[in-house]
Amino acid sequence: MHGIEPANLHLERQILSSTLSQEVVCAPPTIYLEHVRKTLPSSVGVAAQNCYKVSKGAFTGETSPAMIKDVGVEVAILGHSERRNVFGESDELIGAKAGHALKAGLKVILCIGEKLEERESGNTEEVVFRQLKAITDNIKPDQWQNVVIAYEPVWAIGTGKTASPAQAQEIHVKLRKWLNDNVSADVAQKTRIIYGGSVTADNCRELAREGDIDGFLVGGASLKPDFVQIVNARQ
Ligand SMILES: O=C(CO)COP(=O)(O)O
Repeated sequence: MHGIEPANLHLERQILSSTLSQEVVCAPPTIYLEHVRKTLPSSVGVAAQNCYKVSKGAFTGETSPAMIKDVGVEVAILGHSERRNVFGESDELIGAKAGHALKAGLKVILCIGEKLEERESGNTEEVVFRQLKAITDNIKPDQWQNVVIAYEPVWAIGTGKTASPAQAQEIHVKLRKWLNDNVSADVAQKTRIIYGGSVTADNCRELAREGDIDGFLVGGASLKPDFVQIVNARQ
């Protein structure tokens, strides 16, 4: 539930006055989606932080992909670690949400990542492959162009502990190999795998140098003027 803070006014001016070299997508809380879509130029994408798995029905409090599209928004983040770990969303539910969002015409940023105890007990691969499988089972071959995978180790989100570039690259390579072996070589090669978890202006360049890190999912640092440096990490 990241808020919109005063620092963002400064950020907005910087982003709007610079020529964007990368795709930038802003994901405000649901209640601000329409305002943000109307305020930002079309060169900046807007994403919902979550959406539900069906188009209509008695699901008080939920937002369907159709409603998100109604306000001109074209992307949804699904499976964020807080959805999984605070709100108890299962792999199965996240897979169903991904399948429905894609069918409804949204692009999706699908988050996966292990908890600290899972990493420490040597289960990182098992966890992220299981999460990835639950998602990929719901994606049709022609929908992959609308999918971005976000690897976000839970222990690195909002903690100030970033995965080292080598740690992140190692998992990204494994995820790509999994896609190669279980989906297709084409999907493995073309799907963007972005990294999230305490990305800052200080560590973004080093992370961006890794060959399999195709972008970032940024929380705290996106609320600061430094965010512009993260957008330009590859330059
Ligand atoms: O996933 C994230 C935000 O939702 C990452 O957050 P931080 O960049 O603050 O670690």
